[in-house]
Amino acid sequence: MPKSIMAVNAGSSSVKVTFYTFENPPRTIADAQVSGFTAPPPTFKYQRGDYQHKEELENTINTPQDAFQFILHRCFNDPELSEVASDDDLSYICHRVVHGGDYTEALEINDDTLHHLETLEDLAPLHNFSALEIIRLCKNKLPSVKSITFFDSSFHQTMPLHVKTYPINQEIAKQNGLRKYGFHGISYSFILRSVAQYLNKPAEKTNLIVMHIGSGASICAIREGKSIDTSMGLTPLAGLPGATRSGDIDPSLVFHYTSDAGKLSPASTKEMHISQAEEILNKQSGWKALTGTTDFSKIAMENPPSESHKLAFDILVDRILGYIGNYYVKLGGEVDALVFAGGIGEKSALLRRTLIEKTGSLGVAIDSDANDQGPEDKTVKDITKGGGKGPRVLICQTNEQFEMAYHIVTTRS
Ligand SMILES: Nc1ncnc2c1ncn2[C@@H]1O[C@H](COP(=O)(O)OP(=O)(O)O)[C@@H](O)[C@H]1O
Ligand SMILES: CC(=O)OP(=O)(O)O
Ligand SMILES: [Mg+2]
Repeated sequence: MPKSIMAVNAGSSSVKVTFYTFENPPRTIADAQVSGFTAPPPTFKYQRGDYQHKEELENTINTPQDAFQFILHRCFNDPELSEVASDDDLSYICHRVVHGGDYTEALEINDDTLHHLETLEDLAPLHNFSALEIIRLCKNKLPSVKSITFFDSSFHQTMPLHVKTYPINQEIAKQNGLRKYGFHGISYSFILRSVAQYLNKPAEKTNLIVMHIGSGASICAIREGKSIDTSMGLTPLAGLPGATRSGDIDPSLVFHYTSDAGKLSPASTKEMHISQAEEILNKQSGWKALTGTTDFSKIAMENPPSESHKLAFDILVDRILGYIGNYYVKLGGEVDALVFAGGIGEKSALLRRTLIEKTGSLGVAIDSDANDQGPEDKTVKDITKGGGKGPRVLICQTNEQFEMAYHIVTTRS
């Protein structure tokens, strides 16, 4: 029996770890996640077969690397999970790394590649630092298992030069790798394959506007199976606002915010160099700054608890609409589907309804009951109102861990 695969997805508010069988398609053996670092106490959820467990964790777990260690310990010591009890049972570890610079494909970790990834750390300090900490941890604790990194940015390598380029001094831009990279690409790749399959079209002929709305949120325009634009940029800060991120602002705001904005933040360490401005715009902004909560289910309500909650909701809706309009035009109106994904995109019927009501001019409409029911247990759920002439409206339950494991079983068996 081939050994199992462990897929690790370190996001900004959660760490998700799934164990899979080595077969095509990979089958889930167990799924564990710690979520809510930004709204402590964090929650641990664990599922194996029919067994489900949920508990609140102590506040001692507040980084992705702590959460990963906790999950690994719990899974390896679960007597009912005999398939994965030690490194002997694993063939590969897949790691989601948000920023992969110019890498177009997954990469096997060795001393050289790890070193190169360390040089990219400053381009996404808040994401890559934790992911690399987890990779280093696996190298130490599970040295016999191959680690493969998958990059959020790889999917967007197909963006045209004029989309990737910032209009600044090109010598400095090239020297420092200053361009649009885009993120959530592992998720977009899963969504593209799943939606194309659902639509019964080859991926290379599929045009989509996909919204990955979670605690980090982005949108992607896909033409003939390729990313032609996305809302995040050099770092995952650009574009839409998120749980703790401002999204797009006038860059000059940084110089007027506080006189200390350019100094190193207290969170800086020997390995991670982060300025106060980066810390403020990445970790102390977004709906947390507007409402005090990072839990979007407390914001996306018919009767929100305060004007600030309503404002946070309206801002997100406004910014998403701007991108839908932008990408609809860039795709020449030839859009097979608008797709909702990510924690919020999948769970908030109110956000979907509000957005689709405001996009009526594109000929899109949704079935209210289907929208309220949410994705149920389907990977792709169609919520289009019958008879519409515009693009379909779909919910896709994205799965970055599956996407990585799928890549392993289809390329390395
Ligand atoms: N029922 C719900 N309605 C609206 N938002 C929700 C709901 N349940 C969870 N969320 C939000 O989903 C987000 C997490 O999304 P997810 O994509 O899993 O995050 P991450 O960015 O960590 O990968 C959190 O901001 C959470 O508040
Ligand atoms: C790129 C990014 O923002 O990822 P996440 O939403 O998982 O934090
Ligand atoms: Mg995520």
